[in-house]
Order: sequence, then C-alpha cells, then structure tokens
Amino acid sequence: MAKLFRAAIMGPPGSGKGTISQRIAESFGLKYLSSGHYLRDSIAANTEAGMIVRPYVDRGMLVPDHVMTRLMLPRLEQLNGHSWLLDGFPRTVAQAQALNSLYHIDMVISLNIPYATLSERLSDRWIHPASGRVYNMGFNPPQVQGKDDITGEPLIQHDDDKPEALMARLRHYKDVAKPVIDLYKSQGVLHSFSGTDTDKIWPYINSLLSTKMQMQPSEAHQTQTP
Ligand SMILES: Nc1ccn([C@@H]2O[C@H](COP(=O)(O)OP(=O)(O)OP(=O)(O)O)[C@@H](O)[C@H]2O)c(=O)n1
Ligand SMILES: Nc1nc2c(ncn2[C@@H]2O[C@H](COP(=O)(O)OP(=O)(O)O)[C@@H](O)[C@H]2O)c(=O)[nH]1
Repeated sequence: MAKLFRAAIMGPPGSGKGTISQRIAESFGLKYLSSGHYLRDSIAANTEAGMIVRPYVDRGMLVPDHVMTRLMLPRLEQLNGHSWLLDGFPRTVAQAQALNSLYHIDMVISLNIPYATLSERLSDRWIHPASGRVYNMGFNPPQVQGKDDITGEPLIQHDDDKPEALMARLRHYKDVAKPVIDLYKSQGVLHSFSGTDTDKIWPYINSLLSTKMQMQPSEAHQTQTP
C-alpha cells in the first residue's frame, strides 16, 4: 500500500489556502479537511458541535483548543487509511501538539502574501457555503454571476472579508501562527511560499508534492528529520 501522506496548509485569510487546497486535492487525491468549513457547516446544520462553537465563530474569535481538538481529531480518525490535507487546523501550538501526538505530519505549506493582495482578494471573494467552493470575481469567476458552477445555488460573501475586519484578523493570525510555524520549522517539515499570484506559486507546490509523495517512507523520514 502507498505510504499515507499527511499535510497542513497555513496562511493568513485570503492567502489562497482554499484555492490551493482544492488543486492539491484534485491533483494528488488527498482528502481536504477545512476546519473553517466544518465549523460553519456545523453551525448551519445546528448540530451539537455547531451550537458549542457558534458564539466564538460569530464573533470571529478562536474556538478554545480543547474544543477544537475534540471536534477535529475524530474527523481525522474517520479519514483513517487516506492521505489528507488540513486547512485551518492546527491553528495554535496546543492544537499542533495534540495533532503531533497522534500523527506524523509530512509537510506544512505556509503562504506569505502581501497585505494589499489579501485585502483586494477578499473584497472580491464569493463562496458556495454548502461545498466551500471559492470564487473571485476577477481571478476565477463563476460561470453564471452569483451562482455556484456545480449546483447553481447562490454564492455568499462573509462579513469578515470586509477590509475593516481584515486588519484585525491579520494581526491576530500573525500572533497565533508564528509559534506554530516555528514548531513545524524545527521539525523540518515547513515549506514557505511567497508571492502575489496563486498561479505562480502553484507550480512550485505541485512539484514539491510530486517529489515528496513519490518518496519511500525511509527517504521521506530522512529528509524530514532535522
Ligand atoms: N482552528 C480553528 C479554525 C477555525 N476557527 C473558527 O472558525 C472561523 C472560520 O475559520 P476559517 O474558515 O479558517 O476562516 P478564517 O481564518 O477566518 O479565514 P480564511 O478562510 O480566509 O483563512 C474562525 O474565524 C474561527 O472563529 C477556530 O476557532 N479555530
Ligand atoms: N486575483 C487573485 N485572486 C486569487 C488568487 N488566488 C486566490 N484568489 C482568490 O482570493 C480569494 C481568497 O482565496 P482563498 O483560497 O479563499 O484563501 P484562504 O482564505 O487562504 O482560504 C478567493 O476569492 C480566491 O478565488 C490570485 O492569485 N489572484
């Protein structure tokens, strides 16, 4: 059986995590698990998890670590036997440590995108809430304006994508993400990408994943251990 590959993607809001994750999932067959989509779906469906996390998500606050790990780790258990890519989890060092205690993470992709680019992208971001499919009116517009390509259902914009909310989200992201990035750097699995265009960054990520996913477990282990 091929070696399972476990990866996570990090980056500020609007950095292209969702867009790149969709490409990775399609090109490499990894299961894509976005904690943000999961939380929003749970809230929309009024599940028990949704009711617990709603007060935090509605205020743009982070859900406490013990709640996040209690929700996400069983989801990963359901993906047993699959390679996966996580987006939005782990968000904090405590979440990364909880994940590390159960799984070996092969690769963490970190996206560094300038603030002006993030702000421009998010003001144009439209989402299909049921699937998490992401559109941008300039970069990847839907075939029919305001409608999801696959289902034809209406697209929505998130309130917190407005420029006035973005600066605070970004500052918060930097504070929380830095120690997580440092942790993965110290484990030798961090790969950072900078730029203003997803289409220019994507070939590098594509080729990195092609190389890493072809490696035998013993080779992969040697490169990842500092
Ligand atoms: N580990 C996580 C992931 C998500 N959230 C909550 O879920 C919301 C949405 O998460 P996400 O979709 O990851 O969105 P943002 O980080 O806000 O933005 P983006 O998708 O643009 O990166 C966050 O605001 C936060 O309230 C959380 O508390 N802890
Ligand atoms: N103009 C432009 N928009 C992009 C690019 N890459 C992604 N986007 C759009 O920018 C927005 C944010 O991307 P998304 O993948 O949702 O980022 P995330 O918040 O990190 O998950 C979406 O509307 C994307 O369609 C790019 O290279 N150029």
